[in-house]
Amino acid sequence: MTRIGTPLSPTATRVLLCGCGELGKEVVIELQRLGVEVIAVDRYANAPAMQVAHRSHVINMLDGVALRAVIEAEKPHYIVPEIEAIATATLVELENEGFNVVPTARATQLTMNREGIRRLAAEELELPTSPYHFADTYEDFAKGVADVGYPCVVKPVMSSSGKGQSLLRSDADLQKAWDYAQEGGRAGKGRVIVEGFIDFEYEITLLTVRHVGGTTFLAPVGHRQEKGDYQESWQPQAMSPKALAESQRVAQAVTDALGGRGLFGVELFVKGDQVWFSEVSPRPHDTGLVTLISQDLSQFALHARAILGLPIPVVRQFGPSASAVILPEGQSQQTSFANLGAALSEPDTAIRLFGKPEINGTRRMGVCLARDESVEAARAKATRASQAVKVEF
Ligand SMILES: Nc1ncnc2c1ncn2[C@@H]1O[C@H](COP(=O)(O)OP(=O)(O)OP(=O)(O)O)[C@@H](O)[C@H]1O
Ligand SMILES: NCC(=O)N[C@@H]1O[C@H](COP(=O)([O-])[O-])[C@@H](O)[C@H]1O
Ligand SMILES: [Mg+2]
Repeated sequence: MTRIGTPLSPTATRVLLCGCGELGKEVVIELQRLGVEVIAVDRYANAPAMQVAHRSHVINMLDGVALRAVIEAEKPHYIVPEIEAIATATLVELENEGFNVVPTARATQLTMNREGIRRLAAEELELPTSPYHFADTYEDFAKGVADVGYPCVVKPVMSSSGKGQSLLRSDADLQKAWDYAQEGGRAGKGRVIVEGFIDFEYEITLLTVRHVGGTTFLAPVGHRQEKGDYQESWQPQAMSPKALAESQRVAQAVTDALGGRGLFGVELFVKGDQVWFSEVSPRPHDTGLVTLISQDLSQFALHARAILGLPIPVVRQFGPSASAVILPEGQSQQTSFANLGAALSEPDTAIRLFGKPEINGTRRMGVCLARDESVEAARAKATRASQAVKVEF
């Protein structure tokens, strides 16, 4: 039975969020609506989710000692990871000591490293994936590329949002791809995965919620990526009944194996009726930002409900919807966003500005959302809105 107390009092229900980007910010807003006390933790001050939490701490979350110190001091009822780069071995220890890690400490450990989740999916669960090879040295990497064949994709085993990822078409790309993967890993140099390129027709994120009443699949989210980073997403993605059933089978198998309660983003490649598992986030997914306009309960509201053990009897779809990122390039600590009137001039549009305190290069700073009669019309509208926003540095 779920009971929620008064924030900042001895009865408070406390959630500690590890990672405070745009996805965490929306999770915090949903938790705040339910009267939960939220403590936000990330590596830099004034991160988006910190701006809406009760209080925050700035630590290196890959430092297990620092992470444990914050958690022992705050004694949260739920620890909610928002990014992969966390000292997950410490989360495993804390879970063994009685803390509740969302969805489970093992899920965060397996998905922090591409090797963990890939071996689970392909070797234990025997789900279809691209062919793959892990390598620690340039020589072994070159051998892996030769085994997998061209074209192929290389990624650091610990990275996200396409950092360190390249597509290789011939031997001429080997050195550059290796060097970039060594720079792009979030935990420094190290192991890479070489994956055979899947010539998919489209790719989806199957948002899947494990909650007190069972597992619910949301309508498939289609998306377009550039250099491994999401540019736009839409819902629903049209799929053949067979491809949808196979996608749900794969998502059920992976989320059951990871366990716990919460929302998962299961990334799948689709061609005809064929489906390949790519990876999974045991937390809300960037492409799922579209659910802020497409559903009565967004992926963030669903995550909050699932974590707290609240029921999810139904999720209502509002119709074809899309999201388009605001992804400027520049350098500033006082970015401003102009021409918002034009961006929001069309009916059924919305915007989220994340409030990130700094930009240094290319960074996702916001997202535009739209609904329309068809997915095509919603995509075009969201993109028009995002292009109308003028970013000033
Ligand atoms: N084996 C592959 N074959 C074809 N395309 C691929 C392959 N691997 C990755 N991609 C493309 O690159 C995108 C990003 O890959 P992936 O999801 O593994 O990276 P990531 O860094 O974990 O990104 P994120 O953290 O945003 O999910 C995929 O969504 C897909 O468009
Ligand atoms: N694909 C993963 C993803 O979208 N994660 C989201 O981006 C933030 C980091 O943004 P930053 O790199 O701009 O700090 C993360 O905190 C999370 O919200
Ligand atoms: Mg991905």
